[in-house]
Amino acid sequence: MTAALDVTEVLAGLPDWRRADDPRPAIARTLRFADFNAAFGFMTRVALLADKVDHHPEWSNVYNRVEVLLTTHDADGVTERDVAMARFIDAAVKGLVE
Ligand SMILES: C[C@H](O)[C@H](O)[C@H]1CNC2=NC(N)=NC(=O)C2=N1
Repeated sequence: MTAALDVTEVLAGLPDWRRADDPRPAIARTLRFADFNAAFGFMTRVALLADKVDHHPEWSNVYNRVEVLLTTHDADGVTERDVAMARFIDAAVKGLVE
């Protein structure tokens, strides 16, 4: 199991992410795409990775908006697995969101 990291330190390296409004230690990012097709295409790409690495985002989608929350349930905190997922998401949305 990976150890929980300090959320403030994690956020220092992820400028597009914020502390989640959640009782658990977690990070969040809101993404706005051109339309539903772009949003769902993004979710599909992330879902394929999540399944492969067995680490799953908590998220919701309304039309072109996707709310993502990352935390590691097994560690009760934010770990390197969340940082890796956040970096993958940041790369996947580059040029697709403002
Ligand atoms: C049994 C399975 O490997 C675990 O429940 C995995 C699945 N996906 C997971 N996803 C997230 N975000 N945190 C976890 O701790 C986690 N654990």
